[in-house]
Amino acid sequence: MTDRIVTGDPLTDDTGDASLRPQTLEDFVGQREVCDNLRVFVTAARARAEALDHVLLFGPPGLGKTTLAQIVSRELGVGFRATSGPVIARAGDLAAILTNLQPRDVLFIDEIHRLNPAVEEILYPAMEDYQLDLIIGEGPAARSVRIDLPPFTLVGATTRSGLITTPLRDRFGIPLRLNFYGTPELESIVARGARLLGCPLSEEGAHEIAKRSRGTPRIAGRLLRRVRDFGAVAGLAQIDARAADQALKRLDVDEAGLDAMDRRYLRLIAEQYGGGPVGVETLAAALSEQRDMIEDVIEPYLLQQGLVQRTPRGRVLGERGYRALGLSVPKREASQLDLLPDDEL
Ligand SMILES: Nc1ncnc2c1ncn2[C@@H]1O[C@H](COP(=O)(O)OP(=O)(O)OP(=O)(O)O)[C@@H](O)[C@H]1O
Ligand SMILES: [Mg+2]
Repeated sequence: MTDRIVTGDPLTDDTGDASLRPQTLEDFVGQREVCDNLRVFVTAARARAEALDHVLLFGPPGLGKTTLAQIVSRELGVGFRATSGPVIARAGDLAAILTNLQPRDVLFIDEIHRLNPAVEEILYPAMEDYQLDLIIGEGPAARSVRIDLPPFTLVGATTRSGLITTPLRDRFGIPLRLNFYGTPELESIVARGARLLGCPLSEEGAHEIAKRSRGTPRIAGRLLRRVRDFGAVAGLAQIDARAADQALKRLDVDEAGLDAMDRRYLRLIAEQYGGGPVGVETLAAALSEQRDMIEDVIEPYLLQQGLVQRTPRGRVLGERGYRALGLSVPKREASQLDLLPDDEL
């Protein structure tokens, strides 16, 4: 798919992302409850000089899972080792990583829902008892060896908690869900970013960027960098709301933070499928996109904002969806609105 500026997924030109990454819980804006809980657990683990219990972070892309994992290791004062589910192809790969950890280190596994089942199996005893059971050799000569591991903290991250197997999920003592950020929180993230980048952004300018960032810090950072470029090229001494608005319009990001892709998705439901219900597979085919992309990247924010609704029979455009497209809201039978609980995110 084309690089959308408002995608929560990382883009290749997200350089400078690292410089905006908060380094401590103190610096981390928003997700109050998650941060408060983490602070308690980290302080307790430090005081006991024990490894922190395993942490599972879940939520849509770009909300700060990787950032929080790094912060946890820093606050614990231990080493940080990062890998991701699809990268660990064989049990031996995981064994090599685990046996190289220092006591109490944090091992971060991104996209943990994509672990190979054979690898996941050997992760269970590693998480529970800090033990690895490996099979060495093949056939009648095969034997199993048990290796003791240093105590460690696994921090797993996933955009889809629904795809994690129950045995794996049950082994995380600290499951934490990240939610979309509110505009005031994004405003302080944008203001902080502007300070770090030396960008002369007014408070109103920060507000303009924040409210169009789809509740996502990664998008806020990206829009900020592009707005800064427009400001620099135009030679502006200060970037106010109007300048930010113009820059964002040129990037095709509308007032609600929706881009061309979101509008195509909404328009498709409105115009081709009479407002729905329509199945996600049908939408994916019509948009020439992967179903996963639609469910992970496009839909979470549209669902959260009530632009679209998930029903047993498929996606239905909400009243706010019609309004976002500038269309009038048609009358609808109540039966179309029996919604499914939104526990898949
Ligand atoms: N609370 C926050 N305050 C300030 N900046 C943040 C915050 N959360 C995330 N960011 C910024 O947003 C960007 C994306 O964060 P991060 O990489 O942690 O997201 P993620 O949840 O791991 O995404 P993915 O699911 O794609 O891996 C980072 O550059 C980080 O600087
Ligand atoms: Mg990440």
